[in-house]
Amino acid sequence: MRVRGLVKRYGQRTVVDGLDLEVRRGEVFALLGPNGAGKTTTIEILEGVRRRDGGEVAVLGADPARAGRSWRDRVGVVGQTAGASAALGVRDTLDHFARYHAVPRDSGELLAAVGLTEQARTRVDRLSGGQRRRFEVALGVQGRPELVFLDEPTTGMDPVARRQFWALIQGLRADGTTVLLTTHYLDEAAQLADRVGVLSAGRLVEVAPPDELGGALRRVTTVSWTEDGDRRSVRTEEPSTVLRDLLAAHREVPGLSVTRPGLEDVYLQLVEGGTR
Ligand SMILES: Nc1ncnc2c1ncn2[C@@H]1O[C@H](COP(=O)(O)OP(=O)(O)OP(=O)(O)O)[C@@H](O)[C@H]1O
Repeated sequence: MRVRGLVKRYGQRTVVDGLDLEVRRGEVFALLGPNGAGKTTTIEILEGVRRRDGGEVAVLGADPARAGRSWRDRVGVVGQTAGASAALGVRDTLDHFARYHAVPRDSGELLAAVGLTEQARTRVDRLSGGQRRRFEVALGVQGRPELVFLDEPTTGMDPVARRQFWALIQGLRADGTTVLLTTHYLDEAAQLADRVGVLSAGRLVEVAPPDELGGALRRVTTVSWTEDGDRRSVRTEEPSTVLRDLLAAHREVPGLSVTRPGLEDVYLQLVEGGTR
């Protein structure tokens, strides 16, 4: 998937502002970004359900704005259950939609993968919010798509369901499926994604593997301790030197802590920088 200079405006407002993005085949890519950053807009343009105002987009080798039925069969979209009759049972609905795919995944296996085996006979409109989300994921991957778009797939899921969902995504990845997802959960991005992109005000401010995001920001360690009743701290790229000096100067260093920024700290700094 290749995006160059993507632009989307709503009236006078530019909400996607010259976005460049590359997602490799077989990769799990997570788009992060604050509310309103343009994640959904971007993903919908890539899915071919929203028009763009500028830039070039190639998804599985085709322009989604012009791609036809055979392209659509290769792409899985989660979050759109239009057409799913809510009055039908979960299992019956899956069996119904299986007919639209050349080689559908087995309904029973799909239900197990999203943790809905016990709800197989429940009517779709009686599912809880989180169960409904899992059901949508099942529909999205039913046709064994080469590429799956998931817009905030785990919003509303309980912790157990989220773990189940992660295992499902890891299974898709093992099968070679490319996955583009958006999330507000940084632990989820760290857990699932080969690379994450941080979107802020319609631009990608950084793309990197989750544990490398924020490069230079990451290397700054904070060494803190208590001295004469006051809290002191030093930010440094060489914590061992600071520690050596501290220990040489004091017999004891009460309240000593050494912390490195985690994904969340780095993310917050990137997003603040991006909107400034
Ligand atoms: N149909 C629309 N008409 C006008 N403005 C829109 C429309 N859809 C989205 N926007 C605006 O475009 C901006 C980007 O929205 P988008 O939904 O892409 O953000 P997002 O990153 O997905 O946010 P969230 O994390 O809240 O889902 C927002 O300011 C939003 O208000």
